[in-house]
Amino acid sequence: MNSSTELSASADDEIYKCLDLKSPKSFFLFAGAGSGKTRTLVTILNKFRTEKGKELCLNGQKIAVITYTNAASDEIKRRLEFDSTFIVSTIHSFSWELIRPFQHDIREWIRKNTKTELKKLEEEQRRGRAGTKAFREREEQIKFKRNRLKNLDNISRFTYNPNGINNGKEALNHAEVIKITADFLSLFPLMQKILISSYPILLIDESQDTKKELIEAFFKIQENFPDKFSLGLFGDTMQRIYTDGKIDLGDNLPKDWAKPAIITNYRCPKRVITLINKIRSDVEEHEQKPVDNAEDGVVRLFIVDSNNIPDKDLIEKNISSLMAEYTSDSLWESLNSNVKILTLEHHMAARRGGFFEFFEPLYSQDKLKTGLLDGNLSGISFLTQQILPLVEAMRANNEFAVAKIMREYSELLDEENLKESETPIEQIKKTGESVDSLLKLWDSGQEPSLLEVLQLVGELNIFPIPENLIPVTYYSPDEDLGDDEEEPQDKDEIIDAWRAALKCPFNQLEFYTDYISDKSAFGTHQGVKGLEFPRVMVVIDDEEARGFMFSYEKLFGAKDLSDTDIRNINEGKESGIDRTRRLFYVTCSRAEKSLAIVAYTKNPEAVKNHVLSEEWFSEDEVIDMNLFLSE
Ligand SMILES: Nc1ncnc2c1ncn2[C@@H]1O[C@H](COP(=O)(O)OP(=O)(O)OP(=O)(O)O)[C@@H](O)[C@H]1O
Repeated sequence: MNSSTELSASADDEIYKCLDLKSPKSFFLFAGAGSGKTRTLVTILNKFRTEKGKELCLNGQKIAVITYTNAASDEIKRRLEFDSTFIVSTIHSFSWELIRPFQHDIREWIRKNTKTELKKLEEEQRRGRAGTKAFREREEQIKFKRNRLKNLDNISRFTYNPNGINNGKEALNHAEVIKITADFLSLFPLMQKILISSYPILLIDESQDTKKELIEAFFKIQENFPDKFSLGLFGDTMQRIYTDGKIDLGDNLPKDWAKPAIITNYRCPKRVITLINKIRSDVEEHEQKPVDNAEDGVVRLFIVDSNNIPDKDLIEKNISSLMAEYTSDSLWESLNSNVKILTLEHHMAARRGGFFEFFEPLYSQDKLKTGLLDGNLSGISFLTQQILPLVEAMRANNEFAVAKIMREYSELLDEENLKESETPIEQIKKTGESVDSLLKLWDSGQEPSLLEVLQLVGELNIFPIPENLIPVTYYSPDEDLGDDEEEPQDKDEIIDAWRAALKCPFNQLEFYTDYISDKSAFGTHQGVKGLEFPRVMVVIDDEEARGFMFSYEKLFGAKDLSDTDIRNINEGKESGIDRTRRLFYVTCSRAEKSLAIVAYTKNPEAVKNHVLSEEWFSEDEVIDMNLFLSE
């Protein structure tokens, strides 16, 4: 056993001792990036299962583990061999399972909460200016809330889907489920007793980003029942990147809590560890050490002057070649397959990944954003699960796959239709001809638009077109749609967005599908939390990101702090710089071998001076790309 493994083993032991059913203890694990928090969690739980699982089971109890994403929950369940000693779920699923039996209390909570919100909105509306967008939106909200109150007593059961869209008058939304759970846990002693008697041990992964209302409720329960309930927090406060986590988590912990720490970083090479230690050192003391046999690793900062409207694709290509040279790792050359490219916003990945024309019109509609990113947007699954696989199978001449998709989704080969048909053989033949006609769109190397493909799919009856895409697929914007009642404003905007998106070349659908299923080379700074990659390129470009939550220009000293930043800093509150620093820590700490940071900036000199004076990089690690490009 080497010295670093011994250190993490002692944290494992300390945590394991807390999971004592007769004398439970709570704990907060202090551990930075790449320190194996998930491995620690799984190791101690597997040990618990072997040694004390039976006892827990005889008491009719389980250990609850809360994860940040469904993917993390599936991974942990798998590593615990789906053992029933544990209930592993996301905070939304866990909360819903706790509150769903209390239908009457949910109704009364909704009634009280809706009345309060309605009162606030009506007050704002009285003061608001008629005709503005905000006024119209409030009007809609008021109408919705009044209706909700009117219908409340007709609802027999509230419903909720933790993983999807919650429509319909019985449905609770995600934020409501969290608030209701936090309120019930804080206010109802019965609810607290149910929690601790069902789950005497509750462990939370990524606790820094777990909803603060709930974390606070769990803290309160732990305080009320210190000898009956163990709350265990895994996570890293430096990696808090969402706004709903508890800001001061880890500070002022109760005296009787255990505070184990892991200082080994098992993921990153030495140079990356010194960089992330430096980034972190401005905020807190937590210096990580590499494993004994860690590689040296390579880090470079490439500064690009964004005043000169740079050709970013070319620059990033050049940077990947330079990295291949600096690292002697030729895989850097194949930027789009062997390097993980992290952009701040999805539209930046869409532009670099070749699916911008499809993505941008839909992404600019607030109502479509979430569904577009998780692939559940109405119309999207039709494109990604029916159209794209059919086209791919056709183009690969895979008749078996074509037949499978057609049998599954096409009315032409629907078993009932075939049975009823007088000429089933003829119908199968016609189906084959339809598929061949569709394939002709790609004749002589052309790339049809997504709209052309959909129109032909509809004309040939290959698949039924989903209802929301019918107006987009069959009518051009100038066509008279008849004198039906006028559609609400937002509906037109959504149809227009789809119209614009479907004009893109078909292959953009492929690139988009790869992106949302995490198969592409691109990811966002926030989306790669918890992941790791051998070669990482972090693209920093505030101007292109168009966001307001993060400012790398300020973090890198290229832009002055605003009055609000200064006020926040003076008052000890969180500033945009703090948020950006943590995000920078997350992105840099994903690298297993080498790391390139590409900073587009309005003030290259200031960035260089700043990073050198902060000792984040040495002089020879900072590359002025403009000097390079003008050579
Ligand atoms: N004790 C260990 N010995 C060897 N390798 C380890 C050990 N613990 C973790 N690792 C490896 O180190 C890497 C980082 O582990 P993991 O992703 O669990 O860290 P983490 O603390 O969750 O990181 P982050 O917070 O940065 O996402 C993984 O590749 C993991 O397999």
